[in-house]
Amino acid sequence: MPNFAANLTMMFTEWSFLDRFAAAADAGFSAVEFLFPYEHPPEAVAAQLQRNGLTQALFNLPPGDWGKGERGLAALPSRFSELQAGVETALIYAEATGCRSLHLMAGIAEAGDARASAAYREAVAWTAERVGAAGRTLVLEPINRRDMPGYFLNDFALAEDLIAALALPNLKLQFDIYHRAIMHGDVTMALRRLMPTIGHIQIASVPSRHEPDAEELNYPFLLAELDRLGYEGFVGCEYRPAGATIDGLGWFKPYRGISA
Ligand SMILES: O=C(O)[C@@H](O)C(=O)CO
Ligand SMILES: [Mg+2]
Repeated sequence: MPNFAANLTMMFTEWSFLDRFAAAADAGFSAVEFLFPYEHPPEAVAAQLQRNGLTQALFNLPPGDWGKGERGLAALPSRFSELQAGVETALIYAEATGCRSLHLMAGIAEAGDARASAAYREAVAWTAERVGAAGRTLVLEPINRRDMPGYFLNDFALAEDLIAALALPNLKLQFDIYHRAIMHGDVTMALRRLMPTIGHIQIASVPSRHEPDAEELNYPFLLAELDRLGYEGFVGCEYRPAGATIDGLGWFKPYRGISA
């Protein structure tokens, strides 16, 4: 059975951030993920996890100034020292929360730009080694440019090639099925081919990014396929509920209480 993680950036937003942990646990989740914890002290986040018996599956390294439209620093050559400082901050949160996987966002840059490509490769290698020394996995997530215009890592092949070229044991792919379907389709075959390099998976309906029980994709089939492929990582529920979060959890009922 998949190990689902409620995404607290998108789900349970009827509650304040720190109250979303209890809401997710009450709904039957045993793990959570979110984009960023940095507005809250690490101890406050850790206390919510502990109080509610939750595992922290994933969060993102600091992305630069999100409010000003920044979406990561890795492909921005002039921001490398800021990225390095952000990694140290993230590791403090990872230690406090016991989180094993961190997502490094690439940033807004042209995929064909040689300087951006070189900066990205260097930043990924440095960050993977740094978080690896702290016992953590680094994941890279291709993101579709309809949701994130101008995003550097907008193609699965780019991520696959870099992960293969660097060949670092703790550098993995974050396979967001929603982005994959929008960018390339062929979801099942990609899961089968890429399974050895996948470190984290996320789900949502396509194209609306709602609950995974409507629209284009057959999630009962895809989730069973993850079991058939022996996937043991987390499946992040990174969707915006179509209505109230709790009202949309019908899809989760068959899994509730049996996902580890
Ligand atoms: O898919 C997404 O958007 C997220 O997983 C993320 O990390 C950046 O927004
Ligand atoms: Mg995602």
